[in-house]
Amino acid sequence: MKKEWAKEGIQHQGTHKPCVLKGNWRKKRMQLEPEKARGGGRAQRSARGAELPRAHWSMRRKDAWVPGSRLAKQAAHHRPLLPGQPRKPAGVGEGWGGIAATAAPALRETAGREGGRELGGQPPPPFLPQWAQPPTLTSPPSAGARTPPNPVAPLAPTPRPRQRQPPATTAAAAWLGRGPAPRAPHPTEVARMELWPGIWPVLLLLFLLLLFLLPTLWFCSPSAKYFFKMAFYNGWILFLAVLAIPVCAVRGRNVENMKILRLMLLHIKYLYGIRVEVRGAHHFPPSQPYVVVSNHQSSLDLLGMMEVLPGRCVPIAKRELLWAGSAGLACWLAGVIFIDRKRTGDAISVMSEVAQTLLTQDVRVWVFPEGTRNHNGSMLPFKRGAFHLAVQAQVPIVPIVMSSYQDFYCKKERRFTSGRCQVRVLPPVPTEGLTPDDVPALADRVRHSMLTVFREISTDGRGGGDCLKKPGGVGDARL
Ligand SMILES: CCCCCCCCCCCCCC(=O)SCCNC(=O)CCNC(=O)[C@H](O)C(C)(C)COP(=O)(O)OP(=O)(O)OC[C@H]1O[C@@H](n2cnc3c(N)ncnc32)[C@H](O)[C@@H]1OP(=O)(O)O
Ligand SMILES: CCCCCCCC/C=C\CCCCCCCC(=O)OC[C@@H](O)COP(=O)(O)O
Repeated sequence: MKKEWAKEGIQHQGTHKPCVLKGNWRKKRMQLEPEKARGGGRAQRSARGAELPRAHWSMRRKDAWVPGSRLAKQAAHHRPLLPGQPRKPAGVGEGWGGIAATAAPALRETAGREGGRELGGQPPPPFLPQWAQPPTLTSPPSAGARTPPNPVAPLAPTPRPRQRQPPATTAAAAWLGRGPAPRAPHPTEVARMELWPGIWPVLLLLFLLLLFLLPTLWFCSPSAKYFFKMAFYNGWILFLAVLAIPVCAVRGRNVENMKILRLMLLHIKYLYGIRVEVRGAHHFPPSQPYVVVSNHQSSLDLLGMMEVLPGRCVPIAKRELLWAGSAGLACWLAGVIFIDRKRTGDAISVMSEVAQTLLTQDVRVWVFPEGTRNHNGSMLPFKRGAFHLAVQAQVPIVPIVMSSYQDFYCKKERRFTSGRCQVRVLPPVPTEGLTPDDVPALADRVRHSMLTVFREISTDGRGGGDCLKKPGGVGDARL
């Protein structure tokens, strides 16, 4: 502010904070004396060069602001001149109106000359120090305003009721007291206002419409039912994740948090009427690290997975899941390992790090070796990362097979009903003594055993639905 004043050739008079000497002001003023003697005193001299009276150094004193007081008159006398402002005896045109009246011609001229091109012909707001800017020409400055009180305010003859000024288009217009007159609403606007019933009736109508439409769609269209169920599944997981996050955050990123997620997800099978049957759980090695590999049909795998998830076991997931809102954050807090499938080198190095962690921190890892979801009722060729991992760490592989969902779920047909699913834990496959060269054979062997079981458990019971009869169904799965 001070710099801008200096640019404009305006010297402030000590009416602003920077000039107020706090504390021992006599001593501070004495320190300023030599500068004043050289004639370079900035704060001590008014625009006219006259030494300022003591009142200027103590403008915080309340009496200095009393209109008409001696100090106020002294301050008015030393009011700086604005460019083009004629000299005028103090007392004439005092107060905001007085200042505006004396400075207005010069400022209007400056505004018209310099600001016309910037504001499209409108005079720009003239630069005025804060004390010289009249808030409005019609209303006196409010008592609660943050601008300093005017030292030259006239003795208010009759307090006028406060009037609300219409918003001015430019600061210059506001300063000149020529704000635009309040605009009368156009007749079309009035008509629109009368027709528009308000937002709440419209929302209520929409709500009632939904209330009628959703059950109709639910009962009449299996496809709509499928979409509702899937939407609810994802939404519910996102919601549960929101609840899980603060609980998990207490421990920070920790594999033990996976237990919390597991407990929170266990009930979902009841919501969907899916009976999950677990067999072979005794095959889990009791207390040692291992790598779990399982088939991957859909995001519904989460239900079977949570049913058998061993302690200190974390899944390896695609990196994109990290950005799935609250679910991503919950996964991160539970120690889920994220890999970038587009960068093989990075994914492999992450897997190698995991091999170390398995041993040092006694954790288990759950991998979907197909690398993506597979809806065709078979199993894709296995990627080898999980097997390299097990061989590097020399830990067993525990294959888990989830039976086909096709008797209750088929994405192609948009079918999602209640049903049952079997989760079979197969005996662990040891990897001691194996080398990276043995990985392809190991992966094939494990896949073969899993596919055999998959066919076995998917075709028994109710025998599957329509999807199974299509090419690529369980019956066509190649060993
Ligand atoms: C409440 C809230 C709850 C939220 C939910 C919580 C639960 C969340 C559940 C989330 C569930 C989420 C579920 C999901 O997100 S599933 C999707 C993500 N998971 C996976 O992709 C895992 C399976 N993929 C692999 O294992 C791949 O192999 C990787 C990803 C590693 C590389 O794949 P990529 O396709 O890029 O390459 P490639 O497989 O052709 O391999 C290339 C070459 O590299 C060799 N190689 C590979 N690995 C290693 C190694 N370690 N050391 C040494 N060498 C290695 C390999 O033998 C091959 O060489 P060669 O054999 O051809 O000579
Ligand atoms: C603010 C961002 C909001 C994002 C909303 C994202 C909606 C996601 C909602 C819920 C997340 C549910 C987490 C379920 C975890 C299931 C993991 C899963 O099945 O991932 C698929 C992956 O294996 C293979 O992916 P692709 O088949 O290759 O594709």
